[in-house]
Amino acid sequence: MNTLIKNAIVLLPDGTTPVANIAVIDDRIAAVGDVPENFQADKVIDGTQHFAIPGFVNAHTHASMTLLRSYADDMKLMDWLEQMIWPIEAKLRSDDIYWGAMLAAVEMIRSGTTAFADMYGPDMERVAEVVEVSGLRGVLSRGLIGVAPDSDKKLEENAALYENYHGAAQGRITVMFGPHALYTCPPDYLKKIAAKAQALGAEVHIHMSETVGEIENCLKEYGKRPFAHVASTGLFENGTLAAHCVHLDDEDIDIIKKYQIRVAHNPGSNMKLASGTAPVPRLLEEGICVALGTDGASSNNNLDMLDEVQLAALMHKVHTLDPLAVPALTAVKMGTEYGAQALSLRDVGRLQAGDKADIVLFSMHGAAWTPCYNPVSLLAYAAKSSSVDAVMVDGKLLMENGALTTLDEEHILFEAQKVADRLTK
Ligand SMILES: CSC[C@H]1O[C@@H](n2cnc3c(O)ncnc32)[C@H](O)[C@@H]1O
Ligand SMILES: [Zn+2]
Repeated sequence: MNTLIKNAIVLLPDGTTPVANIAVIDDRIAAVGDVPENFQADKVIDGTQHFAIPGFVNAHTHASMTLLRSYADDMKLMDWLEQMIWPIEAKLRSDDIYWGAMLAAVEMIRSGTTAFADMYGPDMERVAEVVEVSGLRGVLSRGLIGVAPDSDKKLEENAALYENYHGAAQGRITVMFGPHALYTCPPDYLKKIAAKAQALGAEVHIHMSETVGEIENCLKEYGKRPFAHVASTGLFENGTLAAHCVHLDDEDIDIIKKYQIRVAHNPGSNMKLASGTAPVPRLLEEGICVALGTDGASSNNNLDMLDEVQLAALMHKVHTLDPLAVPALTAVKMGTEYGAQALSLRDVGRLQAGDKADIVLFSMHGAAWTPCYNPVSLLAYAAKSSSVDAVMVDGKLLMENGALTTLDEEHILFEAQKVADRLTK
């Protein structure tokens, strides 16, 4: 299938925004700008008064937690997890994971996300089904909690997920290992995960250094800060996506650089759980890959990546009193290009010939986009994700003219509400 997007304002990798055409052949961008004269389009999309950007990459979420949106708010992380979230998660069934992830897929596509890194469980196969039918790209990890009696079984489930799904859905699904955090995974368990991941060549997705309490308890229990402690188990050897990374010192940053750990910054969740402000400007200065994530919809409380771009652009300015702390283009790149890097998605995250055709079109018709001196600035500071008009992944339209093409939205809302009613009755 060949698609031609005509006359859009296009965000190029160098940050410029010319009016250009985008030619797509099958799953890849064939050309941006000069489209070959002999290019035959099966479909032409009028991109006039639209801003074309690479799809957002949600670098850290728990998709099925959409079911717990507004269930537990205004609490600190450990109270929220221990008193509210873990007890209700213990009631989740396989179908619940499915409908929660379906609800997440609706929300993600509608707000311009084309890829997401998910850590959850059990039954991540059900999330893989959702990736398959929705057309999204998913990097899936089975969440691993080592203090549970079935921790070895969970590790085997993560290995089976890798063996059965890594590269599935025409390559749109990839799999990582998902140790939840150092405070739920004792060192021997982290070592086992490291060995298994190494044997399979898999990467790791973990929560790191999220709260002051995590650092203090780690120092008390192991005599080391979280990054030094986890590094000593070998977990970082094979490639790591580390969510949060809020409380870091120089030694932590050296370890992040040494292992080329990619950071998923979650500004909305960090603010709502009152966890703190990650040192993002410093991490960027040090050349570390910093992506953006929403975290789950129970700590955010949505999966809208444009919110995270806007929060990242704003919160570091007020925290450092420096208006250049995270400029608009950097925030947009954190939500797109750097997200793709963080998830090890090859040829994703930039609008350039040869890359995957994961493209989002924002309608620029409306007050928030008028007048337009600078489309990147409008995106980072003014736009709403309700102006997303079209979403393409691997050259296939998942949303066109504001309508979802792969999912039955009303049915999904109905089923998700039914699950929530059962969980809370
Ligand atoms: C074992 S599956 C993943 C596990 O993580 C929980 N979770 C959601 N948000 C956070 C967060 O910000 N920090 C730590 N853990 C979090 C989720 O509820 C699942 O139990
Ligand atoms: Zn999380």
